[in-house]
Amino acid sequence: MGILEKISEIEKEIARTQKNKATEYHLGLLKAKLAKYRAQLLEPSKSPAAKGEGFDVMKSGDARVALIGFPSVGKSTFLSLMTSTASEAASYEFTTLTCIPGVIEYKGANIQLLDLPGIIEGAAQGKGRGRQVIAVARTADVVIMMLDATKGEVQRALLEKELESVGIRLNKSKPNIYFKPKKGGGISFNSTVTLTQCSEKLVQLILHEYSCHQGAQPVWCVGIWALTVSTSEIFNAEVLFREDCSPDEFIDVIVGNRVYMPCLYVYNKIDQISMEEVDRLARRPHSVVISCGMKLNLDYLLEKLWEYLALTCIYTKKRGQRPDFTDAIILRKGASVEHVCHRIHRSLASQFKYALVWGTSTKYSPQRVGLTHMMEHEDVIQIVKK
Ligand SMILES: Nc1nc2c(ncn2[C@@H]2O[C@H](COP(=O)(O)OP(=O)(O)OP(=O)(O)O)[C@@H](O)[C@H]2O)c(=O)[nH]1
Ligand SMILES: [K+]
Ligand SMILES: [Mg+2]
Repeated sequence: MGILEKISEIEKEIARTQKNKATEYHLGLLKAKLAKYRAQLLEPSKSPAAKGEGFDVMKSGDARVALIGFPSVGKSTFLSLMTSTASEAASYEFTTLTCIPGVIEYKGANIQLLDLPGIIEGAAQGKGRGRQVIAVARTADVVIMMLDATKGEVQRALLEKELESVGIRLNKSKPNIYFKPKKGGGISFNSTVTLTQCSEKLVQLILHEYSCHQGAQPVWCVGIWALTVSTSEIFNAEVLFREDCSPDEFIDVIVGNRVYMPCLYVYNKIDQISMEEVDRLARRPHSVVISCGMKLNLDYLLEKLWEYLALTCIYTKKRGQRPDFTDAIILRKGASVEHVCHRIHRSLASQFKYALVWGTSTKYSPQRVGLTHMMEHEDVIQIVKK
């Protein structure tokens, strides 16, 4: 049986198994199996299209946004509208066949926007250019899932499933579980909260299910390489739940190559639907309604995009002078003083003595900090050289 058939067998079994206390172990095992086979789908194979390599587009600017959607939902129209790049738009499907980058300039940041070919059901398994598109999506900071407001809700669910099946988790944070495979000592299981979806027994079953099949496939995907090499079986590991996670979330942690991605659902072509329908879509979580054709609500979409990118703006200040609020240094979340130095000048970090920081990242304002100090949005920094 091929992997796809195995996957569909398991999916069918999960669908026909009723979810209750008596079946939770069985379901947990099925899900562990499913995750394993899906991981195999990501394995490199011979043909370039199946390799899961993205289109060759250089990362540039302060952040990257990927446009994902079915054909003809208006992705290229959107790119042409928001950037100075023109991407061909037409009323037939698969107009766009490659990745076309443009730049949105907003609040002093350069945001790289990627127009991509439309994807369809089965994309994750290599249909169309699905794998390449999804590989690009994995490299983005935010995904815009563009939907045709006239087409109902099926597109959204199908696309979510495609992305989900290759380990992209939309608008979810990384499960708060500590997991470390060990050389010996069995499985030590602990939790700091009451667990309602997982138990020690289920966790053990899932770990054993993973380990049993690894011998045959030394490499499934990048994230699990270390696991397969360092421990031929996961009969020894330290597991600590700090959150009431589901079996699926636990599986995500042991598989380890998941991408946790903010996603904005953008319903385009609202010029074609009723006000009531527009109102209903606009109220859905993480959703924005627009019309590229009539240029409706695009400013609001930019505001939302900015919020989802959650970039960190840092202002610099010279000794004895006011901060320069006109020219922010824009960094990704989790940037340190060292990142700020690199942005100002290549050699600055090597001449760095200390920095003074004003803002929410410090206890006192100003506070003297070192290179590893983590910056927060709208901090002001003054760097003192040796
Ligand atoms: N009514 C209406 N039509 C739109 C809107 N935005 C785009 N279109 C039309 O939708 C069609 C498809 O637009 P494209 O931008 O080519 O769509 P795409 O998603 O890039 O399509 P592919 O590259 O084929 O995947 C074109 O005929 C556009 O003119 C809109 O807001 N309203
Ligand atoms: K099109
Ligand atoms: Mg297009």
